[in-house]
Amino acid sequence: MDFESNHSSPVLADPASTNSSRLGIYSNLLPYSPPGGSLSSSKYSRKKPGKLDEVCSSGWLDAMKSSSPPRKKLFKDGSDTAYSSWMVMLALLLIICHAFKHPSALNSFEEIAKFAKNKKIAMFLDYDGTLSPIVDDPDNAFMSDDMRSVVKNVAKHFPTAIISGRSRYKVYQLVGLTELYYAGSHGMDILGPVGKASMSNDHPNYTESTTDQQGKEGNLFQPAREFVPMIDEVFRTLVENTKGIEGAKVENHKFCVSVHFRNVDEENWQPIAQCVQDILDKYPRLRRTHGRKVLEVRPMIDWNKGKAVEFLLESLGLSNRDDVLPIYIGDDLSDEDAFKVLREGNRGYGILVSSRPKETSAVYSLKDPKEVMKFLSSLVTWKKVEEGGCILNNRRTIL
Ligand SMILES: O=P(O)(O)OC[C@H]1O[C@H](O[C@H]2O[C@H](CO)[C@@H](O)[C@H](O)[C@H]2O)[C@H](O)[C@@H](O)[C@@H]1O
Repeated sequence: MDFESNHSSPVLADPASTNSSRLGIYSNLLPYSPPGGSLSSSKYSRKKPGKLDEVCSSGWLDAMKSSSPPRKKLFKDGSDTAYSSWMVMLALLLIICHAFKHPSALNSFEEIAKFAKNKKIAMFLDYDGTLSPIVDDPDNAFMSDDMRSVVKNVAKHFPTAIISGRSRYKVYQLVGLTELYYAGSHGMDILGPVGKASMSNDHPNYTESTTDQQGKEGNLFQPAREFVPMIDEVFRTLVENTKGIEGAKVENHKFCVSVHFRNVDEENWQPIAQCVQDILDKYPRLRRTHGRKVLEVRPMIDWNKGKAVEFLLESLGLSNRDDVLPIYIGDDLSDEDAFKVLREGNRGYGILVSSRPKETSAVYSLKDPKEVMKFLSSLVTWKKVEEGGCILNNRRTIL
């Protein structure tokens, strides 16, 4: 059995998720304000830099430990039976509570279909852990051909976008479908439809009707464009500073950098955390988030996957409409921003992909990418039947 090691709360609160509510004209372009902190004295003020000890005491290492299922079981068999049974009870309770709070989207399919009837579904998908299984090497995170063909079918019936932490270019390479919209770097690099979103009005980082390297045309929005040289510098520094740490891997996503520690021995997690802390000390306009066995450094702007969903809905002409049902499927902390946007606006459904109980703002859950594939193909089948029904009804009217 497998459950989170953070006992007080199954999942750590992500600082990034706590600041997604400052909407309004241009508010999306305000710098990110750290939780509990204020930006009043200085635009980018931050607590004095932490030294090695601070990295440990500030909870970074705990966050790193809880960012994906632990390799070892948390409890021993045999000698400490009382403790073991208590842990089993606790785990069962968590699972039961989770199943009640976030029922399986597959088991609840009828309910979802009923609500979606006569509505236009807009589909938003995360990539890693949602369309592809989590693997040790990020370069080997391929989606199956079956999944690709299901996603292609989904896009035939519903406007569909992939919103990933990876660079837009990389995620397009992995998915390879021209029928979709892509947002990379946690939504900081969107190639959306040609429709206009007010969030980008007069924004210097908005380019209308552009064609990207893949020949795809659309409107490009990169709210953190001015950070590109800084991110590049940070990437090179992190590669250099982590090169002595076996298993560490640094990725450049153009608008953010990932530092992977999945393949690093636990005793070396602290030096990894320190390398990231050193970057934050040097670049006060950058902030840290974490995902599944990965620390990420990104610009301190008020923009995330939730904002990207709002942006895409607006560009598609689908925001604030009662006849639209957005669905977002994702597995990671960064997806929580999107779940929140849908939940708070009572606009649609977030579906969390997780095999274990987690605190989440999603409404439903799915266990793994295989279940995601089942859910997506059920949705396509249902839609075809619905469309078939509509055609029949129209024929009857004509007759
Ligand atoms: O938003 P996503 O599309 O889910 O991207 C989030 C991160 O995904 C990748 O890392 C994760 O998947 C890897 C491959 O399975 C795994 O090795 C790693 O431990 C996970 O964190 C990607 O490499 C990151 O850059 C993305 O930020």
